[in-house]
Amino acid sequence: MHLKRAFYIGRFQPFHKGHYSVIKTIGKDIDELVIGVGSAQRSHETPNPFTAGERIMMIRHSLADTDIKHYAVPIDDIQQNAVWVSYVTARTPPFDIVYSNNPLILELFEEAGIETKQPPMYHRDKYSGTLIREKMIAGEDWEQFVPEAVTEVIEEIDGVRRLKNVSGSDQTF
Ligand SMILES: Nc1ncnc2c1ncn2[C@@H]1O[C@H](COP(=O)(O)OP(=O)(O)OP(=O)(O)O)[C@@H](O)[C@H]1O
Ligand SMILES: NC(=O)c1ccc[n+]([C@@H]2O[C@H](COP(=O)(O)O)[C@@H](O)[C@H]2O)c1
Repeated sequence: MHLKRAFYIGRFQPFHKGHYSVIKTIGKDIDELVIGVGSAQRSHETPNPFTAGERIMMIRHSLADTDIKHYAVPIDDIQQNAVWVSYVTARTPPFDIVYSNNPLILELFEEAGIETKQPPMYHRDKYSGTLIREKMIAGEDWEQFVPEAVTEVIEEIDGVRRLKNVSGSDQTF
């Protein structure tokens, strides 16, 4: 039996309700999902505060209330876009289709002859990693934009304090 497996990649800094909603939609069309945790080597910096391992925890705990079978695979960045698809496929379970809205990712997989699809955006004005990190730094409410499981992981790792520290703004606002 051939299971239909899809690939979806993001930095997930942090994993938010936009990602959760897209994954639920993709989950209706496929049997298993391979989730690439991109820029895996990056952490402890303003645009990328969380480690790959912490992001994998966010994904696993958030998807626990779905029936989507998934593999979260850390993917470091490399210098050569031209060989990136081979680099990814050498590190992931085999997949038949790629879901992304990132033009570079769509281009690279299409050139490699792999089917791509663009999932619908889910309230992009509200659900974006950049906005959520800005709210964390500013001491504003960010919890409403992420699954409850992500709030728990970020509390466990004292993630907001880390982000404020590395962004150089651990001041009282
Ligand atoms: N609200 C959303 N609805 C649907 N897809 C989204 C949403 N936010 C992000 N995505 C998609 O999820 C994938 C992973 O994105 P990523 O983890 O970089 O999130 P992001 O919110 O765009 O983060 P950042 O603002 O830090 O760049 C991308 O293809 C992106 O287009
Ligand atoms: N050459 C490369 O290493 C390469 C190419 C394309 C995408 N990526 C990564 O894929 C991820 C894509 O996520 P976004 O869609 O959120 O940009 C990022 O982590 C990005 O760095 C890496």
